[in-house]
Amino acid sequence: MRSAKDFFAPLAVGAPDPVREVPARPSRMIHFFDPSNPKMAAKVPDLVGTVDVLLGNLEDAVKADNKEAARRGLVDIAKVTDVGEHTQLWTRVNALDSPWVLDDLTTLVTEIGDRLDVVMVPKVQGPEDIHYVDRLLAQLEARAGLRRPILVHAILETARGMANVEEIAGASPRMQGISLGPADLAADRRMKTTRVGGGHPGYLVRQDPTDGDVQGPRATYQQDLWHYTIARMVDACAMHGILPYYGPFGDIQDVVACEDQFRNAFLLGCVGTWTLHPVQIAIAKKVFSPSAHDVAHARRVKEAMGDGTGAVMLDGKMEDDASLKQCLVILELADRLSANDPELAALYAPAEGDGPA
Ligand SMILES: CC(=O)SCCNC(=O)CCNC(=O)[C@H](O)C(C)(C)COP(=O)(O)OP(=O)(O)OC[C@H]1O[C@@H](n2cnc3c(N)ncnc32)[C@H](O)[C@@H]1OP(=O)(O)O
Ligand SMILES: O=CC(=O)O
Ligand SMILES: [Mg+2]
Repeated sequence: MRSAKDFFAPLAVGAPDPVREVPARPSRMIHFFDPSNPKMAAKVPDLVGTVDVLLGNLEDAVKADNKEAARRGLVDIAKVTDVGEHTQLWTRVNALDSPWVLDDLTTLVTEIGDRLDVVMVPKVQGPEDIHYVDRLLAQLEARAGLRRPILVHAILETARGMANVEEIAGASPRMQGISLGPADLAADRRMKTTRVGGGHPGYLVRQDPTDGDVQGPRATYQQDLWHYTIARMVDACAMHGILPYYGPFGDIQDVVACEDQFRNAFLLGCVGTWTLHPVQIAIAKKVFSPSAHDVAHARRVKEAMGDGTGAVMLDGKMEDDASLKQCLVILELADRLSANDPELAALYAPAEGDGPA
């Protein structure tokens, strides 16, 4: 076991000091692209500034024959693209047991380490996987002379990873966040779904029969397959001061259910989601930015609560320290998003009579 005193020391001589807090930058949508796909790669410059995170994906969804082209493509894109202040550049490397990951990490850190904010690691099984990546990144950063550490994001997509999620979240000061990987997780758990995220019509509860008539009409209510998993992931992340994310929603055409799935995750505490196709970007932006109504309400509660203690009635509801704290979460998010986005700043601006911001 490492001593707590060692936790913030670099893991290699000459590597940058670990961060103490996850940088507070918006990451509502982590937009995936395949750097070996010329059409997608051509869209990257236009996506800069419209997404919070651009992620060059090297893992699943990139054909085995294209793994090296994807790695090389990402290096080329990172070298020529100015992602500006408001878009981060991330990558998803291949799994730690794959034949590609060592070259992924070595090449990317050496050639574009100064441009990469976060490395997403798939199929993380436990803290030992994070420790391995942590040390390797430190060695590569030292050799490349990097001045700031590259952060690590784990995908929760195995039953063992799920069982170890708290230890994964706290495994290193490099940990930036965790995403749900519903497709691989479903396979690993031997769930009987055949989809990439979202619900299933067979996972439901049925209304009790009326007067014992089991053949009569009864309403059914589809249930959320991912509730337990997301909630546990959110708790693990909150406990360790890192950020939770929903992952992929594979039914690109079903923008309605996509929005619902994203919103469930947002309400449970996630800060963002993956976007796999351009059509999902606006959905993620809408869902993971608080509504003007919620911001205005939060501001009214803050105003009504004065010094933040005690209890008051507002619109027939009791507000106290705890509801104020929830409102402050919304206001802090709105402030952070407004700083980068004049449209949101205007949307959230206090209306006449709203009280101070
Ligand atoms: C379980 C997991 O691991 S999920 C994560 C891994 N999966 C991914 O990363 C998937 C990424 N997305 C994709 O591969 C694609 O969006 C697909 C395969 C889902 C759909 O692709 P297409 O059939 O080409 O979609 P469509 O025809 O609607 O695309 C419209 C345009 O948007 C482009 N486009 C599609 N997806 C993206 C994207 N993620 N980023 C940028 N551009 C994109 C297409 O190249 C096409 O360009 P064109 O107008 O120049 O022809
Ligand atoms: O990688 C993501 C998943 O759902 O699997
Ligand atoms: Mg996966």
